[in-house]
Amino acid sequence: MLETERLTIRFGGHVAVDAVSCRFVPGTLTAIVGPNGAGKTTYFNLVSGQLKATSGRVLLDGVDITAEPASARTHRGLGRAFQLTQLFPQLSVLENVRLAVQSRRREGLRLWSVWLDQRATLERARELVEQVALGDRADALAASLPHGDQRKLEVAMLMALEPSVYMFDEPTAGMSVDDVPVVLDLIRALKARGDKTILLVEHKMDVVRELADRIVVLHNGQCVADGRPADVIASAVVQQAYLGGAAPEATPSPRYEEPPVRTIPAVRERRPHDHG
Ligand SMILES: Nc1ncnc2c1ncn2[C@@H]1O[C@H](COP(=O)(O)OP(=O)(O)OP(=O)(O)O)[C@@H](O)[C@H]1O
Repeated sequence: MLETERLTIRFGGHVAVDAVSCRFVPGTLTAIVGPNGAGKTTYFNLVSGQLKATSGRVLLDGVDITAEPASARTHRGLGRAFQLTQLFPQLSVLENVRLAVQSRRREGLRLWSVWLDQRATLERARELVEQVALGDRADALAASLPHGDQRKLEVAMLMALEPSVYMFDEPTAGMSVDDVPVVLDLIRALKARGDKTILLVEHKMDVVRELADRIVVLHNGQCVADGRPADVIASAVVQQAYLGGAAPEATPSPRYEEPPVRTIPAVRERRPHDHG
């Protein structure tokens, strides 16, 4: 279980993520949606450890990991899709994935077990490269791949780490129509396993509708709705956040006060004195 408690970050006077409290349980895919600048990527950065919270906590299986660096969180099973900058551009697709598999496995000290381990590592890397439909490019340099293939490589490397929590930030952005189904199928397959906690930042609402078990809506850094997809999409708060650009007024409609959609009643336009 991944949890954030009143997670907050300020950049100067701007509160980019504002006291966001959410729980993400295994076997559930949660889509995090919201207009541009809502704080989705910043929230991801706080959860994965790329940014340090101003206040609030991040808990993984009950352990407070707020002070831990990103690498320690990865070690604990928090997996965020590799950024392009983390790929080795001058290594091949297969070599990149092999390194990711290797970082997950422990090699024995005896030569025999090292050899066996390397063989298993390479087999697993090949399997992952096939799964993301890069089999015919296994020997191509990562740097030479078109954008869509690089993103598929990122997903293969993430899967190589076998995390318990998968964090995807717009995984199909910039992909060709042929590549999109490959990545969505992989996410579907992860979801079908039923034991992974999956967080997905996604702008494409058709993808969200199909994949999400739950939707969290961020607006101006605040969590303004959290619940079942049909209820959240139908709620006034979402309609306003997406269509109006302005946050809804303080009094929420009775519809979204009822469970299972949780909304934050104090959602309103920010004023300068709100955050010091
Ligand atoms: N390092 C930073 N310094 C100052 N402001 C920042 C920084 N990072 C993000 N912000 C601001 O925080 C807010 C939230 O940005 P963020 O990128 O998290 O939004 P988003 O919901 O992911 O948007 P998009 O959908 O466009 O990717 C924005 O106003 C952004 O300008």
